[in-house]
Amino acid sequence: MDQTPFPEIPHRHEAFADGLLLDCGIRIAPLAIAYRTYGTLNAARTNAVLVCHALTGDQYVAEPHPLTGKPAWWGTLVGPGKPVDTDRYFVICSNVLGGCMGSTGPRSERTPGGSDAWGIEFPPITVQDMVRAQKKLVDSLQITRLFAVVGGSMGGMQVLAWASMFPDAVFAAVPVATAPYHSAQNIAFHEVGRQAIFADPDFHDGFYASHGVIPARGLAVARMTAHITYLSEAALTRKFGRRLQGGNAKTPVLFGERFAVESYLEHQGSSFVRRFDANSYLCITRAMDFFDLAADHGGSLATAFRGSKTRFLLVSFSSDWLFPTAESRAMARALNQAAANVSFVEIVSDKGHDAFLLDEPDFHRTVAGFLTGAAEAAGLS
Ligand SMILES: CC(=O)SCCNC(=O)CCNC(=O)[C@H](O)C(C)(C)COP(=O)(O)OP(=O)(O)OC[C@H]1O[C@@H](n2cnc3c(N)ncnc32)[C@H](O)[C@@H]1OP(=O)(O)O
Ligand SMILES: N[C@@H](CCO)C(=O)O
Repeated sequence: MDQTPFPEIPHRHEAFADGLLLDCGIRIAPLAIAYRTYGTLNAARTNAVLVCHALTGDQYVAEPHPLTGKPAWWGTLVGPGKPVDTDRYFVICSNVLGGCMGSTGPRSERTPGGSDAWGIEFPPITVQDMVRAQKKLVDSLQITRLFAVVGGSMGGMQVLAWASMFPDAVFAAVPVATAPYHSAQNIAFHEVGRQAIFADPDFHDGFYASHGVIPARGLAVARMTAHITYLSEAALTRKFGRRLQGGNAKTPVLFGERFAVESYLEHQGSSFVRRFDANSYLCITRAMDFFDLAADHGGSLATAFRGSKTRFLLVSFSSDWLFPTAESRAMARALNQAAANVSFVEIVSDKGHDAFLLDEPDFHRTVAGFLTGAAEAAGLS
């Protein structure tokens, strides 16, 4: 597997010399937040929609990925005439703190102008730290209230954190395929991925950059494991069943003749290492694992949203076993207890967790309808 780190490319970013005080007590400075915008900010600065990306996403929500050339990761949802309509809304999407697409993270220089990157010594971060970094960006754009914050999976965790931390700055919130905490099962899968990275001899205790290599095999195995959790049994059966890759040989073999699903996972793993950094993967999976909104509010999720005027649309997918519908339902109950304005929709789909990234017309109609109603309530023409 290729041991070459993926190239650094210039990303549009905002720099904050004063940095950010992290939940762990460390101030990281300067802070860079790489971002993209789509559409036009209206004169009153009231039509901004912040899109928060998931674990391995990035700011290129509505345009091709600059490294891989693959289509926009949420091009089905965000764009001209799409549910998050860039003809109507000013869409902002930033790479998360800890990421590897231009925002401050393990690949960033430890000191300005230095040649030494943070690497494995990048401080531990939380989802709330990611949100505080985004808030600095939103403030710098002179936007006092976002019309909406939208995101799936870890993006949905950020949406919940936004609504809880900055309720007056969020008119509408759309957390999708997410939960207010990371479950034991999800932490377990993340840990398997991290152990695969640690076990790679090219990991070098996290200092792989100074050895001129990357822990490609470990990172690929981490992605292969994670990718299984993003799909469903039905989706894998439909795509591959027991089909063999490149032939119909009946003789059992240890190596060589392989099932199509194995080849598929191999492809998902090897393409991932060409766009993602292993230390970022460790850092961000850890942030997700520590996310627990109720625990941060004395054990009560309702307390996290008490008094909120934000309009919520919670969306889950029926075959998502990573962030099951039950967790969204519990969240809806807590929001109701807080007397918040909440709608909840379960989309019937057999495509698993990553259904939120796919062409799911019912999901798209739901988001479009909700945003249109919210826009009327917000007085957006
Ligand atoms: C919210 C965010 O921030 S998301 C940003 C991160 N992005 C992602 O996680 C997207 C990556 N995830 C995926 O691609 C997920 O598979 C999905 C579920 C979203 C996409 O699903 P689908 O569109 O159904 O694509 P599918 O899962 O079939 O994968 C297609 C790929 O597998 C490859 N493939 C299919 N069958 C095989 C096989 N037998 N052997 C090898 N490769 C195969 C295809 O060639 C294609 O490769 P490409 O993506 O390099 O073009
Ligand atoms: N497949 C998406 C969602 C995972 O939750 C990603 O890699 O970010």
